[in-house]
Parts: sequence; structure tokens; C-alpha cells
Amino acid sequence: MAYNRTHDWLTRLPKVDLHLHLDGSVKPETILELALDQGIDLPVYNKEGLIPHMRVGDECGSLIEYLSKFDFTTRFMQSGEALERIAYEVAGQSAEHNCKYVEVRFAPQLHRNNGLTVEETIHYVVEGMKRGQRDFGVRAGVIAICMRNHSSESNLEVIRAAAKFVGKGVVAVDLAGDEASYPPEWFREVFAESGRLGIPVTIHAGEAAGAVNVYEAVTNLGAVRIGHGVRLKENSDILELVKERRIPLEMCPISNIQTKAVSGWEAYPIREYLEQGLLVTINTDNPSVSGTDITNEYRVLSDRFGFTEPELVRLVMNGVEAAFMDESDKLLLRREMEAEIHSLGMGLLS
Ligand SMILES: O=c1[nH]cnc2c1ncn2[C@@H]1O[C@H](CO)[C@@H](O)[C@H]1O
Ligand SMILES: [Zn+2]
Repeated sequence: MAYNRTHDWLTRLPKVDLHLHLDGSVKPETILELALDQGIDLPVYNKEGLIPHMRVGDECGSLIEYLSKFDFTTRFMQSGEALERIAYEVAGQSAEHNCKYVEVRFAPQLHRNNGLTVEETIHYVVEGMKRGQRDFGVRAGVIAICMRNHSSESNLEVIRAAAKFVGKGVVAVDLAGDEASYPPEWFREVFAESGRLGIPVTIHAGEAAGAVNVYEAVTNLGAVRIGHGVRLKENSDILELVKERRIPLEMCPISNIQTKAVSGWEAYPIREYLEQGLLVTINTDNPSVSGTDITNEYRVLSDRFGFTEPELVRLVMNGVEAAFMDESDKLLLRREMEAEIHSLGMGLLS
């Protein structure tokens, strides 16, 4: 590729990633080592051969097809040691892209096949993130995910365990999985508990189903952020509500194209959302499943939509504003990032 000033500074631009799944971020090299340590057979024993088992291609037709990739990685994520290691590595991968803050999400109930409790899974992920923070300087928060195909009882267990870690590494709870088959109104009872316990909520909505799911998430599940929200554009009243309430959208461009949340890039609503004043943020979702990284997300957007450098900086700073962080920490992060952007000679914050 020819030298491109924007591409070069996108690598150096300080960034944040608010929507990243732990089980969608495991490196193939790590799977090779974990399989050996854990005595699990692999279909192939080299990195390149593992990639098709972990990553979707251009032919991915739906969210359901996309989600099928996770069964492979979660098999190797059933011990405290593996969870701690993968969380630590995610911090390292984020640092390589000058990501200053990352929120890592995972579903505790998917990591209990060998007897870990929900609380133990959270403990190990938090420990890995803390070690990553120390070694790589990346600030981090953990989001505990409830799964759409799990029982209320299992999901309530996740929320209650997560509540014990608030202020100690966990920053929010989420709902993920097959959105088209499991509408958000089925989860009111589960998220009433997060309301009672005072844990912030983000919900995957408007990805594989319509804008009405965003409405339900915001008005009845207590969501203060929305995962994706790509299909919000289908209803201008709901879009207006999200805008008025300053609810951030955690958009994940490459993943959104792969899961067919929209028909293609020409229909991807990011520029219109930004121009309409929505609090849009850019994230990776699942680097290993989507074959992406945070720099690549910005690079593709700048190429596809002609975002200017100030617009790209705006998207980054929206992420800082949307972070599940207390205000004093957020202020520090914002100052640090603004200073770094200025020192890169961009002077683009006006
Ligand atoms: O984009 C997404 N939409 C909905 N669910 C997802 C997405 N990416 C991952 N997961 C689901 O979240 C689980 C815990 O991390 C993953 O195992 C996958 O089933
Ligand atoms: Zn997601």
C-alpha cells in the first residue's frame, strides 16, 4: 500500500476500545499452547491452519453463523490460568495499537465446564487485566455478559457475582448472543436486578433485529450504552430518543458488515449518525473472529467514508466520554490522550 499519512498516524493515535469480547480475541498461537497444556486435540497444529476455525470469511451470512466460531475458542478457556492469560494478552494486543483504555467483556457461564464458579471466572479475568495494566500501561475494565440463550437463573447469577466486583475491576453487565431469536423484553426480570444492585448496563441491540430492540433496551432494561445499534436508523423517533439521552453506540464496523447487520458498506450509517449528533464510538468486537484490530477499524472507516483527521479524533474522544469510568479517572484519561494527540503534531482538538 502506498504511504498514506492518515494510515500512519492512525497507528500512533491514542485510542480506546469499549466493545471487545474475550473469547473473540484469543490468538491462534495461544490456542496452540493451551491445547498442548490442557491435552486437548486440535484439528491442525499450526497457526495458519487454525485461523479458518476461529475466523469468519467474507462469505459469513448472519450473526448466527458468526457466533458459531465461539464454540471452538471457549473449549480452551475453562481454567483460571487460561482466562487470566488471555485477559493479559488482550491488554498486550491493545497496547500494540496504542489503545489507552479497553473494556473487555466475557460471559462467565461459558467458562464453567471444568467446575469454576461464576465468581472465580470473573476473578481470573480481572487478575489478567490488572497484570496487563501493570505491564502494558493499558487501563482496563471488565464487563460480565448475560447470554440470550441462558436461563434467567444463570443470568441472575452473573449479575449478582458481577455486583461483588464493582469498584474492583467490573464496570458493567451486558446481554449478548442471538438477538433475532431472543428479544430483549424477555430479560426485564434479569436486568431489574442490575438496576437494584446499581451496575451499569449495556445491551447488544439493533444488530440482528430492528430499532425497537434499542428502545426496549434503553427504556426497560436500563441500558446506558448500546452495543452496535446499527439498525437504529430504521426508526427516527427511537434515534431521536437515543440522541437526546446521549446514549453512546458501541459500533464495530468490520463485525457489523460480517454479521450482515447492514447489507454492505454503502448502507453503513456511521457518517449519518455522527452528523446527526449521536455519540458514536468505534470498537473491534472480536479481533480474532473478525480478523481485525482497532487501528484497522479506523483505517477502513477513513478509507470508506473519507473521515477527516478531526472527525477520527472526535470518534476516539467519544469513546473516552462513553467509557464506564468514574469522572475523575475519565478526566485524567482525556487529558492524557489530548496531550498525546497534540504532541503528535495533529493539533486537531479544536
Ligand atoms: O456481535 C455480537 N453479537 C452478539 N453476541 C456476540 C457478538 N460477539 C460475540 N458474541 C457472543 O458473546 C459471547 C461472549 O463473549 C460469545 O461467545 C458470543 O456468543
Ligand atoms: Zn459484541
